[in-house]
Amino acid sequence: MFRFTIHNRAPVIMNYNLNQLSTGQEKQSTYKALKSLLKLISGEHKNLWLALIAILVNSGLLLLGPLLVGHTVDTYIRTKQFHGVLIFGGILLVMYMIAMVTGYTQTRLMGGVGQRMLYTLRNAIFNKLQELPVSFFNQNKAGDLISRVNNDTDKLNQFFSQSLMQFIGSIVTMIGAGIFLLSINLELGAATLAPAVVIVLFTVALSPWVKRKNAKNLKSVGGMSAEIQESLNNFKVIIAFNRRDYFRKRFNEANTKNYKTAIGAGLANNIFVPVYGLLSSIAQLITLLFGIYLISKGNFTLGLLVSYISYTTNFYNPLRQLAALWTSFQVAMASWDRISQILSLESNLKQISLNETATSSALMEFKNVHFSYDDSKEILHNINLRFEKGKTYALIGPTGGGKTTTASLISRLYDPTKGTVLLNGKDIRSFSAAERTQKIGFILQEPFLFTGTVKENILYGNSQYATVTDAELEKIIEEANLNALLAIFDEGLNTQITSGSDSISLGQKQLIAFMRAVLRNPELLILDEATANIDTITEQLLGTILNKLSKETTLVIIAHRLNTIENADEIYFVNEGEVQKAGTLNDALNMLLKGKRVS
Ligand SMILES: Nc1ncnc2c1ncn2[C@@H]1O[C@H](COP(=O)(O)OP(=O)(O)OP(=O)(O)O)[C@@H](O)[C@H]1O
Repeated sequence: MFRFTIHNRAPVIMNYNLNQLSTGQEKQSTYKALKSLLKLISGEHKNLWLALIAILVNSGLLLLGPLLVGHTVDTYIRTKQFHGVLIFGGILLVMYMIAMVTGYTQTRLMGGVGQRMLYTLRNAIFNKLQELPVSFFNQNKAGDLISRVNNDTDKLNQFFSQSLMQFIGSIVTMIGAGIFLLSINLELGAATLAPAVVIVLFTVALSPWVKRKNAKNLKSVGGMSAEIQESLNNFKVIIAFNRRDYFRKRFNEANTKNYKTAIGAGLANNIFVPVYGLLSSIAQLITLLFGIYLISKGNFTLGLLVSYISYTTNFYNPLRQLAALWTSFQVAMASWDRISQILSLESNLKQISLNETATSSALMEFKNVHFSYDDSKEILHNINLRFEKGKTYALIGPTGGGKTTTASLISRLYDPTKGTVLLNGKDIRSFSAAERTQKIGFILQEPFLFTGTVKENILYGNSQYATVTDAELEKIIEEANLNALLAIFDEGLNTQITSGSDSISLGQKQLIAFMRAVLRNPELLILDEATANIDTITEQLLGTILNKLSKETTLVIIAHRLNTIENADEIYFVNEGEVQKAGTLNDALNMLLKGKRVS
């Protein structure tokens, strides 16, 4: 298992890398995997029972057929009573028609079960992805995750909707045929079934290898999907730097890997079919020769041999089908392993109940905070900070010094590896996500907008104004002094935005993120290089808006341009993971000039 514990005081660094976790998880037993998988269809009792009854009736009817044929041969054909043959022919026809209806019924029922399972599963994974912390997304590629949500769930669906009942049907038919074979003649039955024992041993021995080959292939599909996603996300840089060849090469490598693993999986998946086929044919040969021998000795009848050969076919044909079904089962199990890896993850940023009384009068306080993104390097070392209500703080420092990391800890995108962050005097971990995001607003360096209108984007996650009309919102915007910003958009609140497209500029995106954050009226507002792409006039306008914010609002401004922080009450210099008070703007400038920069 992967490392995961929530300690009250010392959260550990989480390993969320799914491709690293997989090595430890591959050993999950098929039985355990199957048990957890069946929980997904636990609400489908009625349909499963109906499908099971349909398949039992279907198999029962198919099993009865050879017995009737044998009886007809011995009783009517040998005595030339052809009216009996016609009657039994009619009975058989009706039986086969009922078998067709039951076959169709189970296919329909299981198709529905499979699709509903797929639906539930995709929702479950997507909801889990929404719960997981930033570290998870830092450590995994989006393309691989998309492949798990789409491709792996589909493999499971294929097994459930197409193969599961066929699987059960084949087993039922085989058991029935096996019983008939042994009860008609024990010796002949044992000889006929001997090759099946070899098949079972062969299957048990090879299944883990087949599953491993399929797991490797699914992993490479995820890797290829990650390559596609990365090049699509960065197509402008690729074109600008003429790196097409480099990405072509990378994609080709991923594609080659996928090709090789697909061939490996295909080989493994097809190994059962010819072996099952050969052993089935050997079994039929044994039946025929041994049966003729028994007839010659007078211990068997021709009718019984006809029935017997039919039962041998009834036993070995489903066994042949099982070869393909077993492969589909192994693929489904490998997919399920990859899906359950995501479902079994827990966020390390859960709310914890501490029942503490406030231990600080500051709005936000860092007490001996240390932080690392991973095991390799500590990024923040023993930080002590206090942010009082209504004051403005600036974080300045060289690139890579730790400003954004400090801001991320303020808004609990991560927990400290050591030490405590206090909000309103209490451990920040004791607040629910809703309480915390209500209190703390964060304008990111690279604002993200969703596909929709400006209105939808500025009201994103704002339950207070969720139902306001355009006119009401315009009034609210005016009261918050944001109307000059809205005026920049040609169609105002209804200006259409497409996520990831260039329909609006980076500066305009920052303005929307700014309006989004201000309208939430947070107690603490963090601006991480939030005006870096905005012209000087608009930047001054933002300054005025910030000055007019409630006297209670605390501002934390991260900026490289010092003119944006001239009104700060306190300036902190963040360098090489250490934070110190910088004093006046001039002192800050000197520190910046002298400060050690990242090389
Ligand atoms: N997700 C991450 N995983 C691992 N290391 C990271 C991650 N994000 C930042 N770092 C590292 O943490 C250090 C501090 O980065 P941070 O982004 O906090 O600096 P910064 O002062 O905000 O820089 P800038 O002015 O360029 O925004 C850097 O060495 C950076 O490489």
